[in-house]
Amino acid sequence: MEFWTSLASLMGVFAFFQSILHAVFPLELRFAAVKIFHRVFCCFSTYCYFDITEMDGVNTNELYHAVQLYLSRSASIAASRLSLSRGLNSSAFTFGLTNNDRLVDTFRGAIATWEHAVTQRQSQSFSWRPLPEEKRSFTLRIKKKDKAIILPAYLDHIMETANELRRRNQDRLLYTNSRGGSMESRGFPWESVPFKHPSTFETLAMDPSRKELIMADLTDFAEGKTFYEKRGRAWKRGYLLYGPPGTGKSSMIAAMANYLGYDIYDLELTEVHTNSELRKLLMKTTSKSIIVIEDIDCSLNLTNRISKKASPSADASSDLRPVGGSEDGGAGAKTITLSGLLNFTDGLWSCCGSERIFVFTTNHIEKLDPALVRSGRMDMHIHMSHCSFPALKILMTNYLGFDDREFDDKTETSDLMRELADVIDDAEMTPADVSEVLIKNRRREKEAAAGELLDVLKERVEKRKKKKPTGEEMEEEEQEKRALESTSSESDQMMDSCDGKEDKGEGEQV
Ligand SMILES: Nc1ncnc2c1ncn2[C@@H]1O[C@H](COP(=O)(O)OP(=O)(O)OP(=O)(O)O)[C@@H](O)[C@H]1O
Ligand SMILES: [Mg+2]
Repeated sequence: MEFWTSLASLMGVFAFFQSILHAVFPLELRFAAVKIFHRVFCCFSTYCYFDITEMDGVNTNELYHAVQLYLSRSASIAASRLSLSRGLNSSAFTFGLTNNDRLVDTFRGAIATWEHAVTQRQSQSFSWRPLPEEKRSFTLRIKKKDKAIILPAYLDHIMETANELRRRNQDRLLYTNSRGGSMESRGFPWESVPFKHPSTFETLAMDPSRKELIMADLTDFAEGKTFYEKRGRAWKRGYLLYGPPGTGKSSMIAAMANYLGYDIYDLELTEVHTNSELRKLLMKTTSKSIIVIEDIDCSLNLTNRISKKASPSADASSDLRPVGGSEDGGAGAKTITLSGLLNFTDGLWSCCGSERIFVFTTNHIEKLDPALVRSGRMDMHIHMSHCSFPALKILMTNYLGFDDREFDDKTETSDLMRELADVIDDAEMTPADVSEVLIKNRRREKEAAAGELLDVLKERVEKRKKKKPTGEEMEEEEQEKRALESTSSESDQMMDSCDGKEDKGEGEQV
């Protein structure tokens, strides 16, 4: 009882002194005193502190989320009470520090202590966007002597690790610009869905040696950050996939994305109205992505015709400027031009962001403007051809379960295999057509299914023999052959003239 009485009187005395302090010293003076105390404290303290708030004004602070993700790696081991979350399009759970939790990290021998603080937002100041009710921030504490050693390298390390974690945790996305270049409410012109295409290089039917060449090229690209930096080149690469319908161009793009773990931006050129819209779309793509323009010959036909009309004497290189001198006026208004597209892939704007791959596909390489396919613009030209025997072996393994030994000469199936090898080239069937036959027969014995395929192939050969090509078709075929030869000889010349790695891939024919 006595204790409570003395505690009450003590509190009364304290309140009395506090009211005197408040009465005698004005608010400004008290603030100044606190400030001075803080400065003195900072001078004598061996630590320095950095606050990383969730919101930077009305914008979200990217660094806050990066720190959150970065710390989540070790938070699960070190802390006793954690927050758990799962992001949109993410297949993994993320651990986070709760209010006032601390975590110690080391970087280059220096100790960094992180503390998470959550406070209620006092008053909702006016803003166009509603701000979160809670104010969240991380405080980084490091020794003053370590500041020069670990900053800003530590922050770069955090950003890189967080990006890598985000990429690993997050399902990859397939973006499309179905609204053209116009923005949605958050100012983003792309719409996305989770990307779950099952195509891989393993399932892709094409000559294994060419496949390996492409995979090696992709790996070199993905690991080539310093290579590109040192040579002053933008970290990007262009692939042109060409060949008849159903030869696996789209499957190849999906395999590339799955191989590298990149997102895909499927750019629908016919939905884009001006070059500036095209630029905006490019600016809103992220790094580690593949930007795809399918059937480029169909998308650009009209524009080329307009640009030729605008300057009849123009050759391919003079096409490299906006139609009518201005992209938003004259004849070129409301249209994208070849120059706009070339700037998109090649120009200064193409360098915003990094680690990006451009893939164009076409069924008719001969219809493309030479400026678009010239070496250096599309680094690698990949011919997706009719089904060859090495490609057929992959399809038969995938669909019917044949293994490598069964394609050998000395097995029971050797006669069948030899016959298939003899007819497959003359049949000129696409992998898509071959796949259809194999899918239809997949429940049968594999030898019977392969026999059925052989019949289909033979039938095709017979049909092709009977059907004589018309003059027009022959001319078209001739044109296509000439185009193929010219692209291969161009790249051959280039391959002869350069032996450095840097130039190896420019316009390389695969
Ligand atoms: N090289 C291939 N390897 C494995 N499957 C293939 C290959 N080519 C085609 N296919 C099969 O055929 C289907 C169609 O292929 P895909 O869409 O990749 O062809 P494409 O060359 O993009 O055709 P298009 O020119 O009409 O767009 C795919 O679903 C795939 O299963
Ligand atoms: Mg396709």
